[in-house]
Amino acid sequence: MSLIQCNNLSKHYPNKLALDNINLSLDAGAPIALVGPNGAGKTTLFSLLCGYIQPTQGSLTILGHAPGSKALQGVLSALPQDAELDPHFTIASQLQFFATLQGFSQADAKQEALRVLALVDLAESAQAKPKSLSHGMSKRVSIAQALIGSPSIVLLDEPTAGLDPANAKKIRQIVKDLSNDTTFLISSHNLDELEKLCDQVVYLEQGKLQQSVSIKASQATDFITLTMQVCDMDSLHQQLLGLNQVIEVKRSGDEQYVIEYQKQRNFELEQQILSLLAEKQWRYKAILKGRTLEETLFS
Ligand SMILES: Nc1ncnc2c1ncn2[C@@H]1O[C@H](COP(=O)(O)OP(=O)(O)OP(=O)(O)O)[C@@H](O)[C@H]1O
Repeated sequence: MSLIQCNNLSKHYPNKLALDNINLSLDAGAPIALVGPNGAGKTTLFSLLCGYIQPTQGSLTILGHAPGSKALQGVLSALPQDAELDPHFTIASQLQFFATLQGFSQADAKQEALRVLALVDLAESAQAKPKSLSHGMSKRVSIAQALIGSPSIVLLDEPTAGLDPANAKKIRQIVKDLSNDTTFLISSHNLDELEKLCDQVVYLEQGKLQQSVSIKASQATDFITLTMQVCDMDSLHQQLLGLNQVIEVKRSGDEQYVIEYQKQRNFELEQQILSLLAEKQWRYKAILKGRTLEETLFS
């Protein structure tokens, strides 16, 4: 059974068609990215999944249940973009309270609060009040809140927005560590980050589903992304096209080529490229196996 199934799903606000006839089926597993420009409908889709709002047309199910139904209590949780903590209570007591709302006894709720705080590496801040936490720590507490009850699906809306690189990395690590048991659906504008975390990308634009793609390479072909520093780009293009196994070479920007090639077990193509660059004395900045998410979505 699909984790999330949308059939002809539309959402009209009074003056806006925010989601337009979406058909989508997502399976449990590695984190899934939800991408799209501002106003594309990402938050609307999250709100529908949480059952905060109702579709105007079509249907949406999570593990076969309607969003917001009792069967999904403790199964799906969300970190909203603007999650805030109550300044008056300690972190542990707030998480404990949320656990009791999910049906935990007081004693179990206390344990659960400490368990989820440990997952986000904040066990030592259990008795702190929100104002003593940094922005990054507050975000981790909100993620801890979303992890109460070990849900199967966690929706993260811009989980690292506004965080410094070290805190953003910590959050990515939390998602990676928990991905065996929980499927994360992550909305973000940071394609580099999504590329590191996700296997599948859902791309929305103006309320329409433009693409739902796997970032993993296909069975038959693979990609190399070659970024150059000093070279004759036109001549390099021709030389690359002449190499064994190369199917297509696409120029991306001033200094980059994305090379599609017949998959192979050895490193023959990489060796040929490096020999070519050495022979011509062309300097490269980077050779990346695969292609970027930006290239996958927008090429
Ligand atoms: N409550 C509402 N009433 C009317 N229009 C709304 C409402 N909520 C969202 N919209 C509109 O619906 C469209 C989709 O909004 P949504 O917030 O889902 O986009 P988004 O992809 O999350 O954008 P962002 O990346 O900026 O967060 C936008 O044009 C927005 O202005």
